[in-house]
Amino acid sequence: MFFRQHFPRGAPGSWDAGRVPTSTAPATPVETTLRYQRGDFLFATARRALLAQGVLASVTDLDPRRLARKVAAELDSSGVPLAVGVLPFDTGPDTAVPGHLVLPRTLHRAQAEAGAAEAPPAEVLPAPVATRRLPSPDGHRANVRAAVAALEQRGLRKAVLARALELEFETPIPAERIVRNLARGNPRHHTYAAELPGGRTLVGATPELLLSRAGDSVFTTPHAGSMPRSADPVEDRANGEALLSSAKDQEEHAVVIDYVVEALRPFCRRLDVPDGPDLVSTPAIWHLRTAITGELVDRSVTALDLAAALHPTPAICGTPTAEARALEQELEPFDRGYYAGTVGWVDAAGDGEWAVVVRCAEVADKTMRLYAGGGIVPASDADAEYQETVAKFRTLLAAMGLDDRSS
Ligand SMILES: C=C(O[C@H]1C=CC=C(C(=O)O)[C@@H]1O)C(=O)O
Repeated sequence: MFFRQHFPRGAPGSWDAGRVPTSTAPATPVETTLRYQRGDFLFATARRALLAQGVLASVTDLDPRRLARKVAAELDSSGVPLAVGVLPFDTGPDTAVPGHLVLPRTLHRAQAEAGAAEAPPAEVLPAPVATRRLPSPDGHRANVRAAVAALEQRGLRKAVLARALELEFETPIPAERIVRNLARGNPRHHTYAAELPGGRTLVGATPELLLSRAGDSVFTTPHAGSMPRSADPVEDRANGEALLSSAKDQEEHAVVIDYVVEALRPFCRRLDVPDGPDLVSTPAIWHLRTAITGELVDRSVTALDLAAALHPTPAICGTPTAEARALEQELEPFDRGYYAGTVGWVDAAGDGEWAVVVRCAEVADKTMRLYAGGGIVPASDADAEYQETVAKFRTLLAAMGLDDRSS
């Protein structure tokens, strides 16, 4: 249907659906990120950026596996190199929130050599005129206690409880500036922006990769177990070490690894799973992370098929999945929408990258909703869980020039 232009897989460069190749000069990842305009799709670190603009076709479905098949068929018939988009948190049988991908009109990919990466300039944002916490801090502590009790009563190993912050502004929210500040503040992690059905824009910067596929190589970095960073270097290091030696956090992490390994095993001839997690950090928070690699049995299984099979992991849902999701829906006073979903891209060869939608906000015209959650296991403490959400909100609040008083 469209003109097929040579666009080597994963290579930097530009692609355009028209017959005339885009004349854009090669750009760095940071320059590519700076070009983002609300309405575009962005998936970028300081080293690699993908910017997709315009919509040639969109594919929407409540069932992520069916969505993956439809997207593969569209890519095959159209000659468009890749599709970009989001899956919501709730992909269960009763969900009303669809997965949504688009085949873009133009595409820019950039890659940087190792070495010092340039940083985009910091930008100033307007201050909110009203803030609402959902639930209140005490309401979240009460939810954590209720979830701990429910874990035992209902036989759950883990749940994940979230809070939301609703910010209201007098003027339209400049999503572009938030995205650029996120990229500046989180150069090693994926800054993302995607249009959602209904006209909202999802923005965030996540450390967690749900899954990537390149040829027959599969890679995933489940994150679970967290501790706030501190401005004091001695306390900061102590927080990290306390996380690494915390039995409660190791258990919270192990639940996720068990699930991910079981979900990936049928697809992989080989899976390399380290004995224990590493300690990693964002500017706001320490995490436990395990980097798992695998080798695919069948290359016709795309990155989006694999994301649909893995999502939702216990990192953002808990386990068993259906029971944990039901508990969250009972306790959280909002619909998660695309928070705790997945965002990314899949190409015509089946390669792709899907990141976990955390440290994010859904931006409307003059209002936005930020989300932060944490894993709950039997040993969880209500106040520590509340403090963990305060630290997790910092990624977005810092990009807006706001401090913890908003959370
Ligand atoms: C659910 C969130 O984080 C997840 C990712 C990393 C660590 C997490 C944790 O320690 O609970 C969560 O699993 C969030 O940021 O809202």
